[in-house]
Amino acid sequence: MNKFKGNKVVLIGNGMVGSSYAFSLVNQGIADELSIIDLDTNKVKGDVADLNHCVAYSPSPIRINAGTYEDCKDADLIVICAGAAQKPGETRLDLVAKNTNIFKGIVDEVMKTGFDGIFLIATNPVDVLSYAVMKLSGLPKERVIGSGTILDSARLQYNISEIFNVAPSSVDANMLGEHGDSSLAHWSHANVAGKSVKEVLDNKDPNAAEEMFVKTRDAAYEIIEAKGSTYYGVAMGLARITKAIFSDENAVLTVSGYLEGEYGHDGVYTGIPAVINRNGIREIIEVALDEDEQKKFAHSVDVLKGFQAPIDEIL
Ligand SMILES: NC(=O)C1=CN([C@@H]2O[C@H](COP(=O)(O)OP(=O)(O)OC[C@H]3O[C@@H](n4cnc5c(N)ncnc54)[C@H](O)[C@@H]3O)[C@@H](O)[C@H]2O)C=CC1
Ligand SMILES: CC(=O)C(=O)O
Repeated sequence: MNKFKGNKVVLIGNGMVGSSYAFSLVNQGIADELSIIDLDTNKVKGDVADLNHCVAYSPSPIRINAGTYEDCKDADLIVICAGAAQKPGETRLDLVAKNTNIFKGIVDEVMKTGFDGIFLIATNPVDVLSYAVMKLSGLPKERVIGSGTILDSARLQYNISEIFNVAPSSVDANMLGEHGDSSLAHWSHANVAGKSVKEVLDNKDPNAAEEMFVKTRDAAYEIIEAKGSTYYGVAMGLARITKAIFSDENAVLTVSGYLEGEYGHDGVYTGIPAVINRNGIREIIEVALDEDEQKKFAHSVDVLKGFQAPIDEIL
């Protein structure tokens, strides 16, 4: 039986990230209907045909079509990957104004249809744009989720797994804060089967933890330099969040959620661990941060608030 029956996704933005996400959905048998919207309707047409040719080998049936905004009306989940991506040398925060303006048009079209489901945002700067979508849509905060640091956490888990020679899925470690330059590694919590990652790294070399953090934080720049953009990692992260929503999993994932007092901060979207289920973000989990982590988290929140302020003017 397909336990995802009745779960419809509308994907807006079918570029490198969006189309990689669409492939992940089909490949993993998540969702039973997928409508794809993009300004480049020819690329959508081609991808829809190509993806439909995967369905014979997908774990469960899925209907895929070239969509219009009318498809949002009865959608359960709208995933936005539309907008400009970073060019070599650009930071994620350089994209604020460009992508906020694109989002104004998109969210307006979606909400006109009467859409009443969950938004999942990937476009950068993802924390700031998640805030914009909450404001533009008027939907409750738990139904606007940013991919946040889900990708950064996967990168950290991979880097740790290489040192410990264990599967990345066996590493319990998160990146928190901005999906971007002010992110932080939650070292005081990071462990493999209860063994502190930080202690193991410190015993190897006092600089090892900092070096691993920098490698994790700057991974996107290296990939963009090498091949122009990053897409597979975030696509898998988005698929993981989609699965947690559609299977009502109550899975703990690091996403971008709206803080209202949690961690002592207010009025900002940022990367934190949260429980994800059919209703979106069931709750934000407040994990203990040591003094240094609290300072870094507060700095990241300040950076994000600085970029949220102009958004209020654009909206
Ligand atoms: N959150 C994360 O972890 C990550 C986020 N990203 C971000 O995802 C976004 C997309 O990146 P890519 O797919 O590489 O870019 P891309 O340039 O390949 O695709 C963007 C797509 O958006 C479409 N688009 C633009 N305006 C639109 C509109 N008004 N309506 C519908 N479609 C529209 C374009 O036609 C294009 O197909 C970027 O902002 C990038 O920075 C990328 C990697 C990781
Ligand atoms: C581009 C981007 O946000 C990333 O790969 O982390």
